[in-house]
Amino acid sequence: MDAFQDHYPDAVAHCFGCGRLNAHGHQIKTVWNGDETVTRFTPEPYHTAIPGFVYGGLVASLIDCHSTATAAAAMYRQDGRGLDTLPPFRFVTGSLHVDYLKPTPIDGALEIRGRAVEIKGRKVVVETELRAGGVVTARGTVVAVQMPADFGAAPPAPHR
Ligand SMILES: CCCCCCCCCCCC(=O)SCCNC(=O)CCNC(=O)[C@H](O)C(C)(C)COP(=O)(O)OP(=O)(O)OC[C@H]1O[C@@H](n2cnc3c(N)ncnc32)[C@H](O)[C@@H]1OP(=O)(O)O
Repeated sequence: MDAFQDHYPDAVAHCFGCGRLNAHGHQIKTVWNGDETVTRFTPEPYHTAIPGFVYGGLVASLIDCHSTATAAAAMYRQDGRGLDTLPPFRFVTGSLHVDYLKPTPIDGALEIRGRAVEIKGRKVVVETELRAGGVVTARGTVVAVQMPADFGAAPPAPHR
């Protein structure tokens, strides 16, 4: 089954967490499972915080990009549209809150599950859990906001 991220237009497929065109990124893949969305990701040894356990920034990053993908998919589903139909729904993170409930073991696949709990205008609130070995080790809430047309339109000033 195609993942949500497989349908991101090239112009927004460079994200470190979810862009399929970012060779150095996580390239997460998210799909529907009923009313929930699911991402599976296997950490590498270099994702270590304390030996044996996953770096919290990775956990946050997985929750973040899983949730923005969930927001887009939920909007397409609400509109009864396919993921590859135009215009695309593009979401960025307005707010990311993560509770680290237990250390996350690094050996083995992580499962991230989320659901859109509120859709209002350009905003989608997504609640997400991350499990290792079936145990919830982190829980997140993301406020995802539809990307404004001028997001990123102004190029940064060159370094001097
Ligand atoms: C298919 C292709 C996919 C392609 C997608 C590929 C991209 C993947 C992105 C991965 C995730 C990232 O890392 S994204 C990069 C990190 N994020 C960013 O850089 C975003 C920087 N921030 C911004 O540009 C802006 O602040 C925005 C866009 C988030 C919001 O500004 P805005 O557009 O003016 O929106 P605004 O009218 O103020 O708010 C709209 C609604 O959202 C709520 N809201 C806004 N910000 C927040 C906030 N921080 N916390 C709570 N709620 C908030 C408001 O209360 C309001 O709700 P109500 O009053 O209507 O209820």
